Amino acid sequence: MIPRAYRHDLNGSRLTPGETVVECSRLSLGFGGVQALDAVSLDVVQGHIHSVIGPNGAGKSSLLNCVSGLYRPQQGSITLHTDRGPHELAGRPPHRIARLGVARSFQNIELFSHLTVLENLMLGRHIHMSTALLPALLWFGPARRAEIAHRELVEEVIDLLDIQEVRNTPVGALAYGIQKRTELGRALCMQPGLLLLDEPMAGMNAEEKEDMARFILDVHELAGVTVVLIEHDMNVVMDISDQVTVLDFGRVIADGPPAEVKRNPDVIAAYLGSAASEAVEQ
Ligand SMILES: Nc1ncnc2c1ncn2[C@@H]1O[C@H](COP(=O)(O)OP(=O)(O)OP(=O)(O)O)[C@@H](O)[C@H]1O
Repeated sequence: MIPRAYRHDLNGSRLTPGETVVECSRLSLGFGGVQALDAVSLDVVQGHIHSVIGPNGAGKSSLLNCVSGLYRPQQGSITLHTDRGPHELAGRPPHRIARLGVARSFQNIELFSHLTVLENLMLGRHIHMSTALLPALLWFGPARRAEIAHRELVEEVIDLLDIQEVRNTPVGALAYGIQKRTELGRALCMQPGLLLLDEPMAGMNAEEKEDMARFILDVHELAGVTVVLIEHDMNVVMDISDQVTVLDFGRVIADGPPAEVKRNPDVIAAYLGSAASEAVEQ
């Protein structure tokens, strides 16, 4: 358990657990002859860890890219629900989607390697920084108070993710697993209403994976943040997910709680193979 109470609410969504945060409806996206997404529909529920799995090229990253605005689906809609009402995301630019509370991490680390952990996390706050230029430059009044508040929140994220010891180390000098944790931290500093994690454990050894899974669970349990997770490691997915959607060739072939999905014959046949048989046997 985390040793102290946190002052800042890291969850940017005010929806009640169980309400739908994001609804993808019949999303289609093609690249030339490749149909990356073919009428994909799925709902993500507030308070869930919702994993999206499937073989290489199944369309997982394309789906996340549509939700975060990097790709524009050719058909379908993506509705984000907030306490200010529904927002259509399809076709919106990424920075506007981020402002609505959607944060993401990438398959390849996207941090400023020459900046420290603390500086990278402060960059995650910039979306909430609106102080006028002059006070900011002169460092008085509201600018100073705002900076202190941002620093406090960042310190809480550092504490939650247990990266105190490296807070002043340039990210480029850190072990891969800590860099990935810093990336998670930066997304969390945005106080997201929805956190999209694209293979946060890719390239990690078993110990680093275990650590990362624990931190994702902490983020979820302690901060209540809704997470959409792309992950290849079946054991991790089955352990930590509330809901699992399986994609194959751009189509949804299964969607449900992990225990149900891992017994689905289509999933076993199309994707999981021996890995699923082992998981089912456990
Ligand atoms: N920008 C792009 N240009 C052309 N083709 C693309 C682009 N992005 C994705 N694709 C293609 O769309 C299909 C789905 O790719 P996507 O990266 O979404 O799959 P994935 O399930 O995330 O795979 P992986 O597990 O390997 O990351 C693939 O055939 C891929 O080559």
